[in-house]
Amino acid sequence: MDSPAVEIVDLVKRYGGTTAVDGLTLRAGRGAVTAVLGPNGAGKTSTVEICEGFRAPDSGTVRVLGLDPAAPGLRSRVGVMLQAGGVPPAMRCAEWLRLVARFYAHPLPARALLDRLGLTDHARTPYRRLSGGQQQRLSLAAAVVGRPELVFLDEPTAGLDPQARHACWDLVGELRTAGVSVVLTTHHMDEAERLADHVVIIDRGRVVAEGTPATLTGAERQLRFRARPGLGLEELLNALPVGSAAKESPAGHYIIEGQVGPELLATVTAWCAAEGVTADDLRIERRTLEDVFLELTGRELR
Ligand SMILES: Nc1ncnc2c1ncn2[C@@H]1O[C@H](COP(=O)(O)OP(=O)(O)OP(=O)(O)O)[C@@H](O)[C@H]1O
Repeated sequence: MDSPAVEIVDLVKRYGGTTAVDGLTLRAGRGAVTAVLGPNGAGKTSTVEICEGFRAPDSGTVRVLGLDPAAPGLRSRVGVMLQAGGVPPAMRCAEWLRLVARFYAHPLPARALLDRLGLTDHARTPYRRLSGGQQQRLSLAAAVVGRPELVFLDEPTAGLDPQARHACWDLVGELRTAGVSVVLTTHHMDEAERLADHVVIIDRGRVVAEGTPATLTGAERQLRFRARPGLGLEELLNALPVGSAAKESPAGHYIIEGQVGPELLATVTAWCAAEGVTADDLRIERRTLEDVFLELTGRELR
């Protein structure tokens, strides 16, 4: 049986007194898109850079396509998109992509890829004159030009405009269809929900939850609102149909679960009126990954 695309066990990475990765264990399947989702500073980049062989772990094991990240031969099978380019400033856009393509046996045509990512008009522009978003797209092109088996994309859409963001999402979808394994980091939960087969939510260097977007968010609809912290929910629970649940998590964020329909909504709003409470952001929806993160950590993802 094939080894997973990436297998990380008990990974620890420290920078002086900062523990960036704190016993992280995760597995990214072959041919799947795995999203590592977490807020700024959660340890995503450190983890990915260890997998890419750019950083050494303090402890723990990492296997990429069954091999040590530093194994010779892995380079030609893995595509890497870095957060900060690493491209010589005077190098022209197309020149760089062709240079990267030469390292691979069967690269994609550079011109078509530049076109795909809206870079054709900038083919002759030196790297330093590209905008941040254009540099980002060139970095994405460089990660996939070699038809790798596995691609690491670190915050692939950070700083991209909506059109470029969608072009990136389409490209990730095509990689997946082609059977390429993709590991991407993001702090956009919509990106993870949309692209990923498997989502690993990390916080402070640890995995706090993982699963498919559907299993993480659950199928049930919920009623949510914000109000002043510490409302007494017992009376509300008594008024709700049997089997309903009401909780405050974290402080000031209220979640009502059960048969979420007109009756439940009427009961909750009547209770709020009786309590003299204005329910802000009242909504009925499935949980989002943002909600999952908030419930698990008490903090917002962004
Ligand atoms: N080279 C470094 N030297 C010292 N501290 C570092 C270094 N790189 C990262 N850190 C610290 O390690 C922690 C994790 O950083 P990391 O970049 O891995 O997180 P991240 O989840 O990728 O964050 P972001 O979304 O902001 O890129 C942070 O507290 C960061 O400040």
